[in-house]
Amino acid sequence: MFNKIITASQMKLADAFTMQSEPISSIDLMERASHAFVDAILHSISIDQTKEIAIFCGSGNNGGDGFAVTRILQERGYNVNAYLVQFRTDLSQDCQKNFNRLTNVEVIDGTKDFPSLEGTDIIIDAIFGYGFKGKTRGWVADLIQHINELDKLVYAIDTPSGLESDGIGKGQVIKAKETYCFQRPKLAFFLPENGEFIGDWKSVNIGLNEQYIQEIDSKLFMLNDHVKTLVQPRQRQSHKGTYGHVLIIAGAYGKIGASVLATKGALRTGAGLVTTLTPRCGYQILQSTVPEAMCITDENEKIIATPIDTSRFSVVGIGPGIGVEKETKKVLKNILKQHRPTVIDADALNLISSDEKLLKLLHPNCVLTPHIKEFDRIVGQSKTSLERFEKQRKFVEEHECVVVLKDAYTSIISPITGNQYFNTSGCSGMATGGSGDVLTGMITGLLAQGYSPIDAALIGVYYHGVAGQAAAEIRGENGMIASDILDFIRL
Ligand SMILES: NC(=O)C1=CN([C@@H]2O[C@H](COP(=O)(O)OP(=O)(O)OC[C@H]3O[C@@H](n4cnc5c(N)ncnc54)[C@H](OP(=O)(O)O)[C@@H]3O)[C@@H](O)[C@H]2O)[C@@H](O)CC1
Ligand SMILES: [K+]
Repeated sequence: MFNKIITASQMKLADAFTMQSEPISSIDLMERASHAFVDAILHSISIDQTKEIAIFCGSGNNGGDGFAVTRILQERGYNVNAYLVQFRTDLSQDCQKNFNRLTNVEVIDGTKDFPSLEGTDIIIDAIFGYGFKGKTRGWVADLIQHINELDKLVYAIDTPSGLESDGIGKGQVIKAKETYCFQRPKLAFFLPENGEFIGDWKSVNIGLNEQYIQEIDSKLFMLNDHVKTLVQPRQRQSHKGTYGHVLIIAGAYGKIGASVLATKGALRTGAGLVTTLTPRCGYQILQSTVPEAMCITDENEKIIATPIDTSRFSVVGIGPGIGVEKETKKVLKNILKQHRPTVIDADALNLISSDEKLLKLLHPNCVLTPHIKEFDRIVGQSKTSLERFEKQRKFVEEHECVVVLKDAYTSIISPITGNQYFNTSGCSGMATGGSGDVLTGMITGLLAQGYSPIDAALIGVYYHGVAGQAAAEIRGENGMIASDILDFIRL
């Protein structure tokens, strides 16, 4: 099962359940979490013992973690100063206990200047954790602004302070280089608005009861390498007919590259046969760049304008680079009426956004792969990513098809279970032209092999991201191009 993403209040319950069932006292759980944080950060970055570390600790349990981390690092020989950010005078019980175990903690209560931290190299943020609600105010907000303006390396414990675990950052929020969250990332980590606060995140296992967490009522999941379990082994006794026949409909004059990338994407995921329909101008390009695929051409030189009978194909992938001419729209309409499993991308989505009648032709064997702008064109603008996810859910329910909403953390919603999966693979180097065409080909290639629309989407999206990461390892995030993603697909 994919890891569930749970809310702050559900995490609190998981915390309580673990303490009761294991059993473990809250102070011991805090100690375990703090050791796990220290191990994780020291594993991730090498900290010279001469470097000065400042830890800002709040009055709640996140602050308690901060004090415990201070002690653990001091015991290991690091040069650490703790600051109590006393936003309330009564510390939580476990925070108080860990505070008492330290000497020389400087108190910040807004009555005097904030520390200048000139000699400090690293800041650890333990002001607020999942108990934070709303936005920071008054001197606490000023302190967070001050910390951000110091422009030091900031590492956050559990969550950047000032960010609600389940929401979008408002007011002053710590801008962390890395966030080490306990057991599970929070929903906030997947929202594009929060990217500048969270930095890179890592999830640290603190031994909470996994069975309890996985049984919590949540439809949010992380798409991670558990996806491997969905991939079927190829059979020894098989032939190309076993793995389906893909029809890719892509390209127009000046955009034949899109059809090349989508075609290769389908081949690289293991489709048995791939045929690509392009305008006449694409024939030589396709035949010479992808000899493994068959090419059929439209009568038209520059666009795809003639409806095609798809009965000899198992699946269709339509959209990359096809343009939005009215003749091409007729081809799309005709394809949708044939009810074949179909991946709909790029200009095919733009055509749908311009015509309600096309929307009504969507069917449960469709997978839509819009990026945010394409999705907004179909359903209207959203003020926030949370509002857009709500629209994604409604759209999936209404049209009963899978929607892959592409972004840094691509969101995929299944019409059958209502589950929403946030992809965790991939890298910023994939934000480049042609990357989406490769994905369209991959999902189509998987559909051809008999995977359900949701499984094809999950496998395609995850492995597309993994291939992108592998490409970036070799070419760098700036140097990589979409063709490199193809070279690193390993399925
Ligand atoms: N299972 C786990 O994961 C484990 C969790 N652990 C750790 O516990 C952390 C959660 O601790 P927590 O519940 O004490 O919450 P935390 O965020 O430290 O402080 C809440 C305080 O902030 C206050 N406050 C809220 N909003 C505010 C605002 N806008 N402006 C000002 N104040 C505001 C709030 O006030 P109140 O709402 O009570 O009025 C309360 O006083 C968690 O993140 C992790 O680090 C580990 O130790 C062990 C295992
Ligand atoms: K924090």
